[in-house]
Amino acid sequence: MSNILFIGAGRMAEAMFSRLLAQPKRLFKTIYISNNTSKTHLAHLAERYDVQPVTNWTDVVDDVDAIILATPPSTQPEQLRTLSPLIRNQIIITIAAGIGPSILENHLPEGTATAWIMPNTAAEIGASMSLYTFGKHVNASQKTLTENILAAIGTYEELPEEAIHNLTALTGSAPAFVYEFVLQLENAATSYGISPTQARKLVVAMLHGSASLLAKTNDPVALRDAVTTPGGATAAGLQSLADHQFGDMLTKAIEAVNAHAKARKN
Ligand SMILES: NC(=O)C1=CN([C@@H]2O[C@H](COP(=O)(O)OP(=O)(O)OC[C@H]3O[C@@H](n4cnc5c(N)ncnc54)[C@H](OP(=O)(O)O)[C@@H]3O)[C@@H](O)[C@H]2O)C=CC1
Ligand SMILES: O=C(O)[C@@H]1CCC=N1
Repeated sequence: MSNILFIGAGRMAEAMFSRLLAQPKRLFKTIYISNNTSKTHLAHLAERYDVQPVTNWTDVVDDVDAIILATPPSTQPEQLRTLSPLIRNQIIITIAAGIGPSILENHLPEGTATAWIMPNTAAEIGASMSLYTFGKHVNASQKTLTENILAAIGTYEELPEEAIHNLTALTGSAPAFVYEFVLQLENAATSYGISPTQARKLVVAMLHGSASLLAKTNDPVALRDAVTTPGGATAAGLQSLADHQFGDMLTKAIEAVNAHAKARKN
């Protein structure tokens, strides 16, 4: 069985390794985790999960088959420099916004196996919609290992590197847009005098019902139209959203994420 190393043990790494550990059939013998400064946080994670914290990740590189870079994108070139002389036949997988396999390959010895996974935080419950792509030098068992990780954390779609740059906003960041949408609806609800707890219950249950119906029918147009009674009240609300450029706002938000992520390319 393979061993795996997470460099970076923050929110996204925890969402991923907690799910890897929750699989009925064990995927990895040892999951090593490491971070930059916070040894207390590593110790806390090791108490909570069956992971092996390491102070110097360079000590275990030789013992692992896959290395997941779950650190801020700006720090990854430095980690790749440190990794380069230590690589034998491990696959190097980044989850960083803006860092595809071609960037990894530029920083690593010729022939190194690389992959890019763009997950989201629903990985924690096995419901991430993850995008992924491989570099040029990945063998069949490394592909299987990567796809086992993807399957453990949710649904996955293989796309070209450039598409993942463009869609990072949609699958990686847009969950934050959804939660912001929830908070704004809650603000509207409490402005009519109900408690924050009641507002939370209303909005979360409405969203859950809507998402479940969407998962069942896969037809957002029909579902929107079914709510919109001809000549009724919902149409006025949709018109107000259109008048305030709701579609443009989302497009601009997606473009802003992608511009920021791409600016980190190096
Ligand atoms: N959060 C999300 O929804 C998603 C995040 N990502 C990507 O995941 C990566 C991590 O994001 P996220 O989990 O949100 O960030 P966090 O801030 O929660 O975690 C970052 C982790 O990286 C560690 N770290 C920072 N610098 C170094 C370094 N030089 N060497 C080793 N470890 C280091 C931090 O350690 P310490 O705490 O000790 O500083 C921390 O454990 C990013 O590249 C992001 O683009 C991708 C998809 C979704
Ligand atoms: O905010 C970020 O940069 C990362 C990338 C996708 C989600 N979170």
